[in-house]
Amino acid sequence: MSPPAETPEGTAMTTAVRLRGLRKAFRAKTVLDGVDLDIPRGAFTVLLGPSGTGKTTLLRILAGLEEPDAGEVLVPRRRTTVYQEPRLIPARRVLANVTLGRRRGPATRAAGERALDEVGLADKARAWPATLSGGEAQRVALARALVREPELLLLDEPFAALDALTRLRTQDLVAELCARHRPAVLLVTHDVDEAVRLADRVLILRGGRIALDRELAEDHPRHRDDPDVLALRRDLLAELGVPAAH
Ligand SMILES: Nc1ncnc2c1ncn2[C@@H]1O[C@H](COP(=O)(O)OP(=O)(O)OP(=O)(O)O)[C@@H](O)[C@H]1O
Repeated sequence: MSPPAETPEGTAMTTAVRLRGLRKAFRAKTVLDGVDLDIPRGAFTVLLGPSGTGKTTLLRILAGLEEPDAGEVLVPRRRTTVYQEPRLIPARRVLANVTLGRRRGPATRAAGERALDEVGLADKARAWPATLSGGEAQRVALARALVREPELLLLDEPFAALDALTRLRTQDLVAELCARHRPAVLLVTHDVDEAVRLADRVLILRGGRIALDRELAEDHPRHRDDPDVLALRRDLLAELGVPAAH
């Protein structure tokens, strides 16, 4: 499988991701049918869409795990994914999980400790994954992503398995970390409230294409009872085919 083309580093280029005419079919089923998309550096973009519309397929193409049938894909070299499940290695301590695959040494160790500190888990460096709560394990997965200093952070429903309170706290943490580190973010979710809370921009994927593309005001996380947020929420639910009463 050939990897996607990479955005040149250290240039003034403001685009992190560029997709043109992206197509992907599985046997007779066309999933992506000519997706065009630019994601600027530092933008927090949320991708919504009904189940089975190809959101994960799009993310996997950006990660380089799936090859498109046609189209142009340009992504930064430093990109990493956080999934719904933390995917930690049980036989490695927390710090070793964070620095997994990095060259060993004091600089890597310090970077790992810094990342753990940023997610509020400095005291868990020597803990085993099995001793962590679900929310803590997901914060370790975030630290592992951060330590790679990604220019593109791909988030595949990273809050979906968390309880309601932990989900809100982890969303706030991700918003704060992304505001500080400024990667381009593509977050895939089913949750409209999560989208309006976190996004600079919301996309809906439907019928193999970007069916809706809306930019939001700068300030986030946002309050769900703000009139602009309520209006956007209504529009998104309507576009997703959910009746107005929800
Ligand atoms: N490797 C594969 N082989 C065959 N079909 C696949 C493969 N990967 C995905 N598909 C199909 O492509 C379609 C899109 O799948 P994808 O997982 O990208 O959707 P999604 O929007 O992320 O769905 P969900 O919201 O339910 O996670 C589905 O019909 C799925 O069954």
